[in-house]
Amino acid sequence: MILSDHYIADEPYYRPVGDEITLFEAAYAMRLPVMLKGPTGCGKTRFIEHMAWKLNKPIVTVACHEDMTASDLVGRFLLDANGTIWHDGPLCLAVRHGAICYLDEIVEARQDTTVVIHPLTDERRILPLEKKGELVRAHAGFHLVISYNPGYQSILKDLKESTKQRFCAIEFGYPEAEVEAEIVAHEAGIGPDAAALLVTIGERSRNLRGHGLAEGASTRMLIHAGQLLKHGIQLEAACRIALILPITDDTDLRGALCAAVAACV
Ligand SMILES: Nc1ncnc2c1ncn2[C@@H]1O[C@H](COP(=O)(O)OP(=O)(O)OP(=O)(O)O)[C@@H](O)[C@H]1O
Repeated sequence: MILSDHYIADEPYYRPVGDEITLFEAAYAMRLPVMLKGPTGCGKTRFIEHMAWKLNKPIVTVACHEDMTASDLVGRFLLDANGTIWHDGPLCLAVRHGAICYLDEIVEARQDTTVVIHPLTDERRILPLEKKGELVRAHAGFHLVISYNPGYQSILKDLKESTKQRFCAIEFGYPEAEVEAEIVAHEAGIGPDAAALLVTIGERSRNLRGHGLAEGASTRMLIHAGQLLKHGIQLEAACRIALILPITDDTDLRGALCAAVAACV
């Protein structure tokens, strides 16, 4: 079966934070395109993998970047021994075979690339393959999902208004402390007290957002620190290499973050 290796066999652990599962299921039922909005490392990718598993759907993920062209998404003619043969791109595969297509960090792609999704996101649900002269009608199961990090956008790099307005948005953030500690404990394989301590440190670093830090430590970073603890690294060293050094080169900020860690020990 085409896309058989795009099914997720084992349940990805996902700890719901609010009503995001119900909202996504409703949007999926109506095939409304969905935008997962939230800062880096807060669980967007894990969520969509969990939903693909829950809905028993294949998922095609594309990490968008600024050199990506419409052909990278849609497909292109390639030369082989028998001449030129059309190869469907990841978006086209998902459209034809009824997969979830997850365009990760779509804002990284140029706006002229992004517009290829427009005819797929309204009631037409079609993908024109201009170079091939074919109009692909989306399979009934096709669902388009994008991720979008609101913090990183500038006027030069943002989605067109006409693209944004085609999506329903589900908002993600770092969960409240108890829930985040549960996630960190599960993912890093550490005890609840150590996880709670890391979450407290994470919250302190997030308080420095806007005071020199673009972002505080994400859930992903707290898990990294937890994994180092699990491996026997001391808390202060684990926090230094997993939570502090990656996010700032500023000596004063590093000092402030190290002091925040020391105050928690
Ligand atoms: N609610 C949650 N349930 C389970 N795991 C979570 C949850 N939130 C975050 N995580 C953990 O945090 C890690 C990072 O999350 P994920 O990769 O989904 O982030 P993201 O929001 O997609 O980030 P990016 O925008 O950088 O791609 C996951 O691998 C998972 O271990």
